[in-house]
Amino acid sequence: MKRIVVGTRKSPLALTQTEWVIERLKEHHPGLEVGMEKIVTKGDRILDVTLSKVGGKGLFIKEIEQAMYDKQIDFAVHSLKDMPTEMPDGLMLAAITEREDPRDVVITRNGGTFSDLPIGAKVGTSSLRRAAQLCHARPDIKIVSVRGNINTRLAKLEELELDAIVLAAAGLERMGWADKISERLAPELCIPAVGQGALAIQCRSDDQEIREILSVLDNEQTRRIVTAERTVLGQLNGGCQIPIGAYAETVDGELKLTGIVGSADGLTLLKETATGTDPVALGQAVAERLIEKGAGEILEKVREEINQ
Ligand SMILES: NCc1[nH]cc(CCC(=O)O)c1CC(=O)O
Repeated sequence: MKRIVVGTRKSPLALTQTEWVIERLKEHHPGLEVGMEKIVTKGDRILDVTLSKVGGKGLFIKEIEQAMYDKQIDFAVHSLKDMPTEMPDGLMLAAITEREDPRDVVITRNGGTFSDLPIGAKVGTSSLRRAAQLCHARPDIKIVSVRGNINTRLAKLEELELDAIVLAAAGLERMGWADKISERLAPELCIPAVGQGALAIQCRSDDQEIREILSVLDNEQTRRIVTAERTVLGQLNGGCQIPIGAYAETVDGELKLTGIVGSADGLTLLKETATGTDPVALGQAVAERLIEKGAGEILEKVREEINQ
């Protein structure tokens, strides 16, 4: 009997995701035993600061990657959207799982939709990407920063007397809380985070046996889609703390990719869409067009503000 060890953050969502992965692995590999190592990351420790100000890419994954180097764990389960586009030497994504609903959602206090929110409504999110797009659609709303895991943020809806909070559909669904969703936001209104809704299964590149075990989790279609999205992010040198979004889907056998770059106040919002078959070429094309429109200057300004 083979025993392998997975590393995970210990937030309720991370644990739920990791347990889901363990179940799938056991289905495919009868007799396999999977131990779980819970690891606290910098992103989990620093909860009192807006995410974009904590700084640094890979806030939620560095300690877990170190545990893989140290062979305390054999592989790790992450939310793909928390993964920087560059992979550290010696590590790889052995699998990208089938994507859940990639959309953002609003949970409103009165159960209404986003467009029903009263003038000047207080909306909780610490994502600059969400803030930029929602303020662009509704310049009157006030963004309130809310950090912490899903449970904490749900509680803040009441505690801070917010009118709405914005979360990822996938996280709520995995937790069994889809019934709390007031509205799933169409990508036309809010382009999701790169890779949102997919899980990244990471291991050491030289560990052939683990790679083979994990390969059953890979979904080819999702990999193509998120490769296009992640190419945009990589070309714009972004991380999850920067107002960048990209969303790809398959339309008539082709990939359709939309990328956005915004200023945090929503005053500027650049958006470009293109279709194609090669995910990397498509991602590059969309990024290039965004840069032509001035994405570089917007992002530079945002980075300066963050570093103040
Ligand atoms: N930023 C934290 C985070 N990382 C992944 C998810 C949701 C699950 C996913 O996108 O796969 C969330 C919570 C959220 O944004 O609401």
